[in-house]
Amino acid sequence: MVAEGAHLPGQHCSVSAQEEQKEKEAILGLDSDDREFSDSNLNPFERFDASFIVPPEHRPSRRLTTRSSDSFARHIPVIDLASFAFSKTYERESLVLQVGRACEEWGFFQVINHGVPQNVVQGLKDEAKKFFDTPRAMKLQVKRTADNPLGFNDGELTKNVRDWKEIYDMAPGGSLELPAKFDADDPGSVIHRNQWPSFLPSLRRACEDYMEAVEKLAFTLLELMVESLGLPPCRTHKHFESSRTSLFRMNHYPVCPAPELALGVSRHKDSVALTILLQGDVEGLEVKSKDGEWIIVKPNPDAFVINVGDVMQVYSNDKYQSIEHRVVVNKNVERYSFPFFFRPAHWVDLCPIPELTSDQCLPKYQPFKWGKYLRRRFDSNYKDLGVPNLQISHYRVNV
Ligand SMILES: O=C(O)CCC(=O)C(=O)O
Ligand SMILES: [Fe+2]
Repeated sequence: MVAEGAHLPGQHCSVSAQEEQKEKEAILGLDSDDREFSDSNLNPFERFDASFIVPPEHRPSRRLTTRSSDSFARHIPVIDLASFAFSKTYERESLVLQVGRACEEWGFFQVINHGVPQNVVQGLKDEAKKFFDTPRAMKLQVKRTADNPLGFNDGELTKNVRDWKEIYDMAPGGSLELPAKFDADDPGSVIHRNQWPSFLPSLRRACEDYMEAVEKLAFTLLELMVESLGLPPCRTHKHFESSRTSLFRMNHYPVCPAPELALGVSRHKDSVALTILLQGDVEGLEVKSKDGEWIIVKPNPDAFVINVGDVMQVYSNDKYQSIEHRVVVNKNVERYSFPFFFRPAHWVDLCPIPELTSDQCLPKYQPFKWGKYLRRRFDSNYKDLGVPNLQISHYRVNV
């Protein structure tokens, strides 16, 4: 089975790999000494490096996105969650309908009056800026490693190309339990713990307050989505009760000297039930529309951007789709964003929810162990495994 849409540097015949590398170096005017730069301890964003260049067919095109951005901004549904708190039956029903329609038609929507306090949001933004403004040598004290996917990283790959971003990953609740290995017959699991920087003690409190508030919102949204599929709102709760594999990420996209060649995050779908994204006020997030055009999601400072992820796609047996998106960078202004990736426990056998399937509507996925899938995804973010990234389409059955 073949994963969808993946770029395969390093896996193909060496002649084309060399040609591709030469083409990248020619674009940049690099010589072989320059190539050593990305391995050094210097800030990788001080000078553009060939490892950031995305294949020509996936480079951003401002012309297309600008043309459509206004119409898309108008159409991404904005859902007001204020009525959720009052829980009058007709208000809840209306909310559930709106969420269902947004998930089915867009896979993306925004929520306002979401209940996450403004001071918690501001506290997070302030601390994140302080963290990323710290010299790289200090940030490396909390570096993510091949053994611990939590912490600081400025070498993340998406679709095997290096992202123009630095990140800091942490688990709500303090730790993340994952299978030790991808191999199906290896039963071991491993617990990864958050790393906190001693040089910025105030960061921890700001992040923990934020994660606590946003996780509550995640449960609310999960309930609304599940109810919108015609199921009891708590139908999937046991998958999220404990050992959730959720992750909170702080993204910093520095200004980029060649935004037409690189991406902050290459095209991807989120391996989550749902993502809650705080976008800040600098645009950059682009969503692939149904007609294949990349269109920008205009920032709304009062809203969170919500998207359906792979888990919801499988639960719903494809009724709700995980939508491809990416992040463009720019020459003038740095950008921050804060996705909260809400995910089930690693031991969950993920499959379409049985009540949604029947003889007329057969399950479109075979069951698979969620944690094993995630283990492989984490590993491929960290290094080029030389194979296409694993996607949920791998588990699709022909119906
Ligand atoms: O920065 C953004 O707006 C989105 C980031 C994103 O899609 C991700 O980290 O998965
Ligand atoms: Fe994403």
